[in-house]
Amino acid sequence: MSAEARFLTLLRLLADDPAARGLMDDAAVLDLPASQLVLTSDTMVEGVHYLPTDPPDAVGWKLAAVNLSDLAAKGARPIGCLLNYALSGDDDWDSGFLEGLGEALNRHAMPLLGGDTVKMPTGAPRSVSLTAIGEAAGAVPARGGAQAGDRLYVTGPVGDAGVGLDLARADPAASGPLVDAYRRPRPRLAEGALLAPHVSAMMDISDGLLIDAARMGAASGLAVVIDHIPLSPAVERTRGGSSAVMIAAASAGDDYQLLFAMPAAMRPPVAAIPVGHLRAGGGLTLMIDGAVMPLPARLGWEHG
Ligand SMILES: Nc1ncnc2c1ncn2[C@@H]1O[C@H](COP(=O)(O)OP(=O)(O)OP(=O)(O)O)[C@@H](O)[C@H]1O
Ligand SMILES: Cc1ncc(C[n+]2csc(CCOP(=O)(O)O)c2C)c(N)n1
Ligand SMILES: [Mg+2]
Ligand SMILES: [Mg+2]
Ligand SMILES: [Mg+2]
Repeated sequence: MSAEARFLTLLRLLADDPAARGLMDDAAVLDLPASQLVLTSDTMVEGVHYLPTDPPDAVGWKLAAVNLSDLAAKGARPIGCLLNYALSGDDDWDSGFLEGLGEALNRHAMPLLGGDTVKMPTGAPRSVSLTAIGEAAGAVPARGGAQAGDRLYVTGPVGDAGVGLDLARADPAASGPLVDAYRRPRPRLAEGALLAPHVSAMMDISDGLLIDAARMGAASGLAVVIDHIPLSPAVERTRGGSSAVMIAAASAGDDYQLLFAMPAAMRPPVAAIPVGHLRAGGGLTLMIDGAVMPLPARLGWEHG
């Protein structure tokens, strides 16, 4: 068992309240008399989740966006958030960060309610953390609710952010839609709210389509077949549309598209691209152009 798996096993012993959903979902869901509270927290570490050369406003935007994306995955409306911040010793960086954070909070109507500030020893890599609180009116979809025979969909193409990261790594001044997809992801809140009452399972894609689809299958006790990896025109123009490009796109992560399962007889109420289906059994099968492909050694990100 890896150190991380051991740590999570011990954590689960501390999290036996049903609201924690076994620490196996995108967010915790607390039943209230009239609605449900949805709680989620994500951290970003310099060099792991963003490049040291990324502009600070992009880091602030992205910290809010990745948390909003987990609310979107549960169909929740943001209520507010708590920020845990380590001062970086560079005032310009800190104010740039707040500018981007504020922009994302305003755009998505998520007020800052509190948090904590600490100072890191000089030279330590930056780490920023945010806890988002949302509210869901109806049933909150789980990762693990998919049924055998369900179709699997994404709300848009995958892999833009992965190419954007490569471009930003090669040239910190790079710009354009692919770099924007990596630095300023857009949480699919409206889509999540429209989908939530109809899906049998839903999650956001943060670690990569392949690994996140495999997680949905495992949580649902089913086998997953991915038979289509949708690429954007921008990725096809930059990288082409070979199966190697598709597999890279499906394991790059940082997409923040929603991945959801729905009975084959239903039509998704938002624009969505079919990517596969779920069936009895276990494991992940990848098909490209109708042919079963060997799975790549790495399906996506497992905590950096
Ligand atoms: N240190 C921790 N303490 C308590 N719960 C945790 C901890 N780390 C993860 N979890 C819980 O594990 C579950 C899955 O978290 P995870 O971070 O893998 O999901 P995610 O946010 O959807 O993915 P990503 O972090 O890639 O965006 C959630 O219920 C989360 O609250
Ligand atoms: C500099 C840099 N290198 C790589 C990536 C890609 N990346 C790293 S961790 C992760 C998934 C979420 O992690 P976790 O599961 O720990 O929350 C992704 C998509 C990045 N964003 N920045
Ligand atoms: Mg998630
Ligand atoms: Mg997380
Ligand atoms: Mg997340």
